[in-house]
Amino acid sequence: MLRTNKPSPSHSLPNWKILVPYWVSEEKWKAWGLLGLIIGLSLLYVRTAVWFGIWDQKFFDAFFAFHIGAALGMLPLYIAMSALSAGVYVLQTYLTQILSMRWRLWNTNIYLQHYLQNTTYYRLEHDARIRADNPDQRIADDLAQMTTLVLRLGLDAIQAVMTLLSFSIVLWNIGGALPVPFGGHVYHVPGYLFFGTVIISILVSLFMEKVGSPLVNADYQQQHYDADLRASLLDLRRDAEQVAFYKGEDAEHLRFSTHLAHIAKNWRKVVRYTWRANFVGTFYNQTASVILWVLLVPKLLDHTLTVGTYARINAAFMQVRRSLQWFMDNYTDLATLRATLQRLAEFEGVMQQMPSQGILCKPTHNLTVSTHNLVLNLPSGQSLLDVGDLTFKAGERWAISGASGSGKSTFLRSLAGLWPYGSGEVCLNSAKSMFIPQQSYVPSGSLRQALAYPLPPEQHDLQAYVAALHAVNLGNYVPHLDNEQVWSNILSGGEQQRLALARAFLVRPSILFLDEATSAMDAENERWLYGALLMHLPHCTLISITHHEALNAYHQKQIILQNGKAFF
Ligand SMILES: Nc1ncnc2c1ncn2[C@@H]1O[C@H](COP(=O)(O)OP(=O)(O)OP(=O)(O)O)[C@@H](O)[C@H]1O
Repeated sequence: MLRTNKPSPSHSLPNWKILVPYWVSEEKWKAWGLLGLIIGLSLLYVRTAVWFGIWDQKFFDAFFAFHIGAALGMLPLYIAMSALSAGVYVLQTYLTQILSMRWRLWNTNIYLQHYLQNTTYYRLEHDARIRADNPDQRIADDLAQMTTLVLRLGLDAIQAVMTLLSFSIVLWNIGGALPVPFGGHVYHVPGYLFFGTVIISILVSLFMEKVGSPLVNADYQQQHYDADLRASLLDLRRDAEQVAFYKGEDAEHLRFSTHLAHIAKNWRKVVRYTWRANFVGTFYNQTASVILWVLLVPKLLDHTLTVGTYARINAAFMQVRRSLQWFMDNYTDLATLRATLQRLAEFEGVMQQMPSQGILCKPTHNLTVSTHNLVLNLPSGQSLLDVGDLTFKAGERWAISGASGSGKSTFLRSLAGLWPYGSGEVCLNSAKSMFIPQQSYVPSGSLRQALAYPLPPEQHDLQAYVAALHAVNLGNYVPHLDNEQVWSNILSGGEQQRLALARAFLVRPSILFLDEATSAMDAENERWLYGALLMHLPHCTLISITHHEALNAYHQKQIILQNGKAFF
């Protein structure tokens, strides 16, 4: 997992562009259909609010005129309207959740495709020049947060606009005109309640943007530091045994404390900026009624304000004010969304970078593996190894040796097409090849699944699994083939290497590359395995990296890497 201490918000995609693909994808009709339905329900919900306003006016006028019978007779209508409004709200929320999940699943699949294609997941971990911290968090959390927030905020915004339109008319019509005496004349300002509300709301929103804008960056960093802590905890889980042997608890605690210190330091910023934004928002909410009372003084003086009219104006004023302050109410969520979009756009930009094209990998159909003018560099451009021209003919067995750090594994990576840094050409029939690295990968699940990896377990029959396990001296595990376990915690290092080699007996590749694939075994098992390979796969081309001279006996040819050159 790559982590950086300094998050970099730079990226190549405009942030909003990552919202587009789903809405033009093969799912677009369903997506737009659902969205249309949700917006329709939103409009209906706003409409019910208007009906409530009309009801309020009639009810309060009747009630305060002591027409109690008429007033109480209106209550069943109120209950019916409440039921309708609640039903519309629930259905709208339900459909929004469905749309949000569909969008998230679609996006996550696309991101997973991008992450897995061109071995991007590998490049992100091995090329220090490519920076995308915590891809797991971006794929698992950021995408979920993005879809939920975009839909909620977007639909809220649409509802706010509809509410604004509906209630502005009410406010304009019922509010009437403001008589302003000036220079001996009385001028009438139409819709003064409406204009008053709009001007005040806009001014408060602008102030809010000024007060709250640092929250976006603080939020971006908060997500980053949280992910770092989680990644460290995952490291501890993965390497629990090593840490336990080293008694590294204090060192681990120190590491977590460092992450916690970052979180706490940044959290203080988040709290400070949120506090400011919330203060402005709450203060305005509390004082808004006072503003209305001041605006209503002229109507009170000219005796045009009944209780019913006040109730309706008050409701309309609140609705217009709430829709105009949508931006303010959602400021902290908008800040989170902006930070999330920034992180995702940055990640998408990194995933879209094409791998370096230094070393050319030519697929072949024959069984000869060859290199031409092959030169390996480090990602920084520094030269590592000059391999030149090499040919491994079908059925030949080669041992590669050299000092630690001389470039043995990197040479195999270049043959596998995982190392693009350098120049020259590699020709390989990859469909007939198999690479077994030093660190075995034993996924959790049944032993059968682990053996078959990356193919599905049905690929081979029971007999093949039994034979493969016996061939690598793991016959005692035959009864456990279908036991689901975290096998990487149960099998010893040497057993994990034998399990990885058992895959070769199952798949029977024509070309087999071993990168110190028997290094964790005792000499007897190591010899057993090479003997078994020669017996069961006699025509297989074998290219092994090894530090053990005794294994040279199982190979016919040798390559020695020394002083940046390959000697053979
Ligand atoms: N992703 C990377 N980024 C930068 N340098 C790297 C990277 N991978 C390997 N190197 C460097 O390349 C050199 C060769 O590494 P490599 O793993 O090929 O050595 P090796 O001969 O297999 O060593 P060993 O016998 O210890 O496994 C080392 O100095 C290593 O630090």
